[in-house]
Amino acid sequence: KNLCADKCGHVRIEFPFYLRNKNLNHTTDYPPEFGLLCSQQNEPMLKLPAVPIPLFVRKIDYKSTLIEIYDPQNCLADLLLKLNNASISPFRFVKYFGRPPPVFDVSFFRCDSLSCPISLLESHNDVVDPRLVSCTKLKDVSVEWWWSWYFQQKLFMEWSKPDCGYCEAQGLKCKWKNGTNGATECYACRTKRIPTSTVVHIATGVVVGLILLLLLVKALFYAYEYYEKRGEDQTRIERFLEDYRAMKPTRFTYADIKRITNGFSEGLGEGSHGAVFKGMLSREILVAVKILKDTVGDGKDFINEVRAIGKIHHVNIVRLLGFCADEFHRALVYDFFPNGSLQRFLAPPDKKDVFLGWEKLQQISLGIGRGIEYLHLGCDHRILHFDINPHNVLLDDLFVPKITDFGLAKLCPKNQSTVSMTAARGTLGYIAPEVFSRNFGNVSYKSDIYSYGMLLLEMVGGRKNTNVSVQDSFQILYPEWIHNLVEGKDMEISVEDEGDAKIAKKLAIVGLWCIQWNPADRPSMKTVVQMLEGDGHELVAPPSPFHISGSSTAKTVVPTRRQNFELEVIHEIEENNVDHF
Ligand SMILES: Nc1ncnc2c1ncn2[C@@H]1O[C@H](COP(=O)(O)OP(=O)(O)OP(=O)(O)O)[C@@H](O)[C@H]1O
Repeated sequence: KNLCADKCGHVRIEFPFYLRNKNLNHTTDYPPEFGLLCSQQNEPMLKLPAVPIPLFVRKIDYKSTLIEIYDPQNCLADLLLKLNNASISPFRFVKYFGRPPPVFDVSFFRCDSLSCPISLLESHNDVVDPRLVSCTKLKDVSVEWWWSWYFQQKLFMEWSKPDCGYCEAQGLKCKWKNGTNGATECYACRTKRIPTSTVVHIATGVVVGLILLLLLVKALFYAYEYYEKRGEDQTRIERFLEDYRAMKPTRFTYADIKRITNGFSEGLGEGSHGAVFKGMLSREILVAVKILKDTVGDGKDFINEVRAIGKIHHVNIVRLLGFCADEFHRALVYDFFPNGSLQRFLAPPDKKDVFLGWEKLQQISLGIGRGIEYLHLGCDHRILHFDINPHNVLLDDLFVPKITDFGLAKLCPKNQSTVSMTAARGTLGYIAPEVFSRNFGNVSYKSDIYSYGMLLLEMVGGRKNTNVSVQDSFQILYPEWIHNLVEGKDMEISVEDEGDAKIAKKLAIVGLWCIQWNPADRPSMKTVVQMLEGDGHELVAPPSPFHISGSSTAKTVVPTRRQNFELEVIHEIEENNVDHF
């Protein structure tokens, strides 16, 4: 803090000036005429004994010992009129080029029409200002300040005692010199200094305080992060548990099923086993609920389905999330698949809006193949599906296939490859001949291979084998044209891209092998998957769909194509069959 100067507004106030209203108890140190008042608007005012009004000070130049006076109403002439030759001692108007100012005769006018009603003019000025025509002359006076006023329109006053200009010129302050009467001396003003040790203490305190504050903020931040993360973890765990609960097949009451399907409000379709509805299990799990017809299957469908897929998890097999067996109500709850069944997408390549593209078809066939391979070999029991067809392959949002509808499935120990069958099961057009035959005997997992083969050929041909009668089923389903395609003869489908043509041919060859009349000639699903995974170069088409492997020991009757035939018993042979691929 500068103890040697004060301030009022922008004006620095120091010796010989001082502020009267600061209650200084050492006013005797200052000449009384230099006392200034600081107005409420922070304007310094000089109150001289002989002048009836306060003089507003705009500037004090300590070096030149000058003060500039102004009128707050912007009417300096009025101020001069009021001064009216009064003594402004100890000040005087500034000298005229180093000499005492000359005296001028001037006249004051009152002009009520002007914003500053008092005007001033040198008396012997011949040229009358036209603005003063309607003014009344107030008085003529002789003044010393006229020249400064005239040239600068400002009023300067100077003082000579006490003489401090020389101190200011040296950058020093000024004060009375002790023991003299009116002499001054210069001194260096010392601002009140805080001892260095205190400064060091304060600085250390501030730094330590800041560090502590920083550490505290950091600790609070970590604590906040920690608790927020724990909260998130907890939410994650809760959500997982909620979903996990939903992952294990849950037994639902019929009321649950109604709630899940929102009162069976959104139907997805109807199959031979019952209607399917869309539902919601948890906030994130959409489901499809199949309500089984109570008349169908003596509850066997239900048992089959729950037993077959209740515990298995595979990316290509639909997940059973729950079931309902409440009195006579039976329902099965699955994951919901927005793209519906593969049946929707069976179309020739020229049907651009439905056709999925050969790459995708290849992925889908591979996915279905892997799903069936898992059913045949990957579970505790061998699961024979017996109803592989495009209705029973659902597609998720990324077109990953999911095998569904295990109502006709059969379970058998892994070391047993055939099951006895007392009734034909499956969907017309996809049923293997040995299953279709009237003389039902033992059938094996190879019947799934047959259905899968038909599905593959259907995918290649983009045809739908539905709604065929028993009568003409084989005529329609015998894929002569596929065979021609493979042989390079009659191309009923056009595949432009070479890579696509390769895929189409590969799928067709694999399909043809799968629908071999003799189950022993059909590849296992493991081989099918390998064939599909390869680039298809080495694949050779079977001579005809009814080709019989030389290695087969089965006595097989080969029916003539297009013949309305009755199938004879086909005895399943064991696994020592040779893969031809
Ligand atoms: N999980 C699911 N997600 C989405 N849609 C489904 C689901 N399950 C079935 N659907 C749809 O519901 C309809 C009926 O399915 P369902 O499996 O009962 O009959 P289907 O397979 O068409 O015939 P069938 O039962 O006679 O073989 C089908 O159109 C199918 O697309």
